[in-house]
Amino acid sequence: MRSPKDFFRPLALGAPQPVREIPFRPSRALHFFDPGNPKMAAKVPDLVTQVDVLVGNLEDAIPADRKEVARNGLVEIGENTDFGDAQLWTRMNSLDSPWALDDLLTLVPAIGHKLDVVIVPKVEGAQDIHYVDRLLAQLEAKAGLDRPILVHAIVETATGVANVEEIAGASPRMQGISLGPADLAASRRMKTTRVGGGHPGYLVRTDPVGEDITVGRQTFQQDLWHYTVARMVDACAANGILPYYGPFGDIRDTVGCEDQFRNAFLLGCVGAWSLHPAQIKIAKKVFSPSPEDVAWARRVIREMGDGTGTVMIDGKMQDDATVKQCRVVAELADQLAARDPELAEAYALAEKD
Ligand SMILES: CC(C)(COP(=O)(O)OP(=O)(O)OC[C@H]1O[C@@H](n2cnc3c(N)ncnc32)[C@H](O)[C@@H]1OP(=O)(O)O)[C@@H](O)C(=O)NCCC(=O)NCCSC(=O)C[C@H](O)C(=O)O
Ligand SMILES: [Mg+2]
Repeated sequence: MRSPKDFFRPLALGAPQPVREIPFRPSRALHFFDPGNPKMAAKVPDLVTQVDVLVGNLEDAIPADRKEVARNGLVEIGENTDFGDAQLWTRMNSLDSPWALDDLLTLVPAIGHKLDVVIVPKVEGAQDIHYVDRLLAQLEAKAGLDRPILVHAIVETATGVANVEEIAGASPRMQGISLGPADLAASRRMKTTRVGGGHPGYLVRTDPVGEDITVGRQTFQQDLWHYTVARMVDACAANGILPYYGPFGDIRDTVGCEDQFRNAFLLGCVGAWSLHPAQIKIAKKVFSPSPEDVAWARRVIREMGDGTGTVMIDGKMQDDATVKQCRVVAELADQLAARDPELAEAYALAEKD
């Protein structure tokens, strides 16, 4: 661990100054695409107007014999696309793979000035972040970049979950953490065989109502990811970085996807991955507070004045702690509305009702 005095020093001579605070930029949908797939690449100019973040995926889902095509495709897209307000991220290959080094050695010199964040998969501890941190600093210095590329970790092994706090605080570059439920399930020897979402077998059942234990008992499916998401959210909040739910693999089940995303939103996550264009609007909807909630939050803030004491609004007690929760919602709404005119209008309309 670096001493607190050295934490914000560049890790290579000539590398840009590390950031002291992670800028909040809307990142409701982290949209994954294969930059070497011509059909997906052709959709990029349209996608930049729809998503907050485009993630050029180089890791899982890209076959071994197409890794270079994907990497070169991302360079081409980075060079030739005007991203406007959208961000360009990449998910590099895992650090133990034969492709990871070439991913960074190629991308940083070529499109480092366009790349906002590098997602590092299968992060197991602070040592993985430290490795990427130093290498990025060296490459940024060599490329003459004037701002640091940030780092996002995927927590998707049991060891990664056990070390999530140290990962979150490993570097000033740490922008956020995503849950990787599919790899995590495998690492934990879970028996789920799917990419995120729930499982009908993971449930609780009400008590028996009579002699026959098989009748009259309701079951309620439980959230397999609650514990991990909650740990990840706490680790991120404690370190001033942002938590994300990861992928929901059943593209057809837009309803289940919305529920899973909403659980994450309510627990503190700021976004989720979209794997297919159909999931973009789900993520944008879920990770934007509803106009009704925003109107309520603004009302509580207004009526609480200096924020101290208590007031009753519609029979509900408000105090310091509720006004702080309402500020979270209202500030998020302001930040999203600044980038999304439709949302700004919906929030303004709800205020008038
Ligand atoms: C899931 C898919 C393989 C489905 O693709 P496809 O069968 O082609 O779907 P459609 O026919 O419905 O597609 C309609 C058109 O849309 C284009 N398309 C599809 N997906 C995308 C996309 N993500 N971005 C841009 N464009 C997309 C298709 O090409 C069709 O185009 P056209 O024919 O011209 O109309 C596919 O969606 C896909 O590969 N998605 C990404 C998958 C991915 O990135 N997976 C990795 C992330 S999840 C993970 O890694 C697990 C995690 O790490 C963990 O451990 O939990
Ligand atoms: Mg994974």
